[in-house]
Amino acid sequence: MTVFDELAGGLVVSCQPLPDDPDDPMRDPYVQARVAASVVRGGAVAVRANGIADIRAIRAAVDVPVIGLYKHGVDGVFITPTAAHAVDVAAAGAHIVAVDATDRPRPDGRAFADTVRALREHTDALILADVSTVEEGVAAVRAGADAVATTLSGYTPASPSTDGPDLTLVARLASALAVPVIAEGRYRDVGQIGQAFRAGAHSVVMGNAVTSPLWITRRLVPATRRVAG
Ligand SMILES: CC(=O)N[C@H](C=O)[C@@H](O)[C@H](O)[C@H](O)COP(=O)(O)O
Repeated sequence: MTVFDELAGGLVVSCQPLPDDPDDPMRDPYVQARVAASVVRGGAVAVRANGIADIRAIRAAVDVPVIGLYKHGVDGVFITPTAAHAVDVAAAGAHIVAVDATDRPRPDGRAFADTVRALREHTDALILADVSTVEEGVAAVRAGADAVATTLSGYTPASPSTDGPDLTLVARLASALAVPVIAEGRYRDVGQIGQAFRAGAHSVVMGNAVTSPLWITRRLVPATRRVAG
């Protein structure tokens, strides 16, 4: 029995401000903690959160597992890019640490396996490998990841760029691996959640479609007669 068993068959909600808008008014640990409490009240089995302050605030506000990450920079490997970031995320209270496990150079020149080693040595946290291809998922599990997520499909040169989620990657990872496969990235509706579970997902993560009024409104406004400038 691991923390991942608590996520089985459930919806995980990613409670993060919009990464590409530094002025997102939701960029506030208190606000993100209230959002997290709301989604848990609605039935979310876990929460995904970025940054030390948000992880701490959310840990204090909810009693479900927290998947923590540390976004550093915007290009290349930016999700928990180094072992030091990963250990800080665990120290902030994350039960699971999400780490970029793509096949791209990391800012400190080290390997994903070094982050796995550091987390095992210094923390009890489980390790979620954020990947963009099947090959990366297989390599991440060989390096010691406890689970993999499709988070980075669509955001690396090696993966297809699509409007919707990468359900093919969910299916391919689920048949290649014995660890939980988490479906994440551009899930927007109930139908896509069902498709992910049928493809073999252990759980599904939804982010902006649930937790970002800014993102949701920006999608709706172009359909109105008075388009905001
Ligand atoms: C690529 C990247 O940086 N993904 C991040 C991962 O933590 C977040 O910015 C995403 O918003 C979230 O994971 C899921 O959100 P959505 O369900 O809106 O795709």
